[in-house]
Amino acid sequence: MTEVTAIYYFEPETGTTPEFAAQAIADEETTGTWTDLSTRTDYVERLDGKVLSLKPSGDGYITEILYPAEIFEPGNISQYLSVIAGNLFGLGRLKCVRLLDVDFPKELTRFNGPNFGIKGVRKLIGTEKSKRPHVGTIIKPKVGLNPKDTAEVAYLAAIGGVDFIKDDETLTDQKFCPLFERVETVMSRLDDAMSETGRSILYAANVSERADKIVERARKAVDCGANAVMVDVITCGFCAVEALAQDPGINVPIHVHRTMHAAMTRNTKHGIAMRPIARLVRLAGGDQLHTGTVSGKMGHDPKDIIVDNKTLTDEYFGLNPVFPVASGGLYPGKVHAELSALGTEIILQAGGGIHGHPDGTKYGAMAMRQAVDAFMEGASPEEYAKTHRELRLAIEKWGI
Ligand SMILES: O=C(O)[C@H](O)COP(=O)(O)O
Ligand SMILES: [Mg+2]
Repeated sequence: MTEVTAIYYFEPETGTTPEFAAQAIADEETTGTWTDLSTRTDYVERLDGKVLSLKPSGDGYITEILYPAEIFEPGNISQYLSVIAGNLFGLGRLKCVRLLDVDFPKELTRFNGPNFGIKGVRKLIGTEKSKRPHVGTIIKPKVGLNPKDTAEVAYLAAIGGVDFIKDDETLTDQKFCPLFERVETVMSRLDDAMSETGRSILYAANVSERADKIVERARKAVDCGANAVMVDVITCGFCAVEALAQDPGINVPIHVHRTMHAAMTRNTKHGIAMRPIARLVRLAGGDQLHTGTVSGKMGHDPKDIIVDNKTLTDEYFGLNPVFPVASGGLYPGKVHAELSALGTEIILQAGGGIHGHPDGTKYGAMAMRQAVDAFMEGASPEEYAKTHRELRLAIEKWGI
């Protein structure tokens, strides 16, 4: 394939034929507009968008649009998005339209991709051989704790057995918990946990910030000891992920949160599916990306998550695979369902499901790890809970 192809679901407005609507997308995003143009020269014609296919689907139609590769600026993800996911969403002749997937030719995928990816992150944690899923936690309450208490919660989660700790998406550098002080305090307590347990634990500090400052902020977080950084990709942009991944001073994994994504991904008839977002995060260089859970608190079709995760892990122009993250409403009793559906090449994260444990954070973390161990050993969580108190208490509180 040498050109870009994008697949859309759409429903035309009353009085608009599907053929017209599909062509309107192709025109708007390439050389056309709502009328013919006196400025159109012959040599522009090669850049016209084309409708490759159009077929009925549910209440609407699925169309595949070809965009000539030449209209894309290689390496500029913002510009890619302006074409494949630009003005078309507002076209009045369409009732709704959803970008389902996109395929780029090799010349437009010359990105470095994830520096660490699954393999690199597993190496840091020491799970290359065991291949067990990683367990992570989000410090809760998501905002409000001071650096000292944040560090204490991180320490307890770490000695309980988590591999990964992260800030929540709304915690950046507020007065009640200044970022660099938080990083230093958390890392100091994680050092304690690491020497006590002999395990490696990553802490991703949320460095989300304006475009011209995010790299500097991340560098400083790394200087303060952060051994991972986190960025909110939808609010900061794909280029923010890329800027972090490209910076030689930020030699730690990049955890990518997708807060606000549901404004685009949730309506199955309009917006942008998770798959193109996952592809772009991989190109941009995210090492870990939230793609959802099959049994958690966020509403989406579990079938989609399996495909989205494959987008992160299947061969893609030689780029490192991204570690998929299942997060949102998970607790020990749900681990079995998640791993059965999504496989073990995954990071399972629990905030409430760890810090809400009847005996507290340390025991919540132990319960999550026990649930993972049960799965890896082929035991049911109920069976394992008979000999593992922490898991039993979690199941008594939240069920399966
Ligand atoms: O950012 C996340 O993924 C959420 O904060 C998860 O929190 P929860 O496990 O308490 O739902
Ligand atoms: Mg969160």
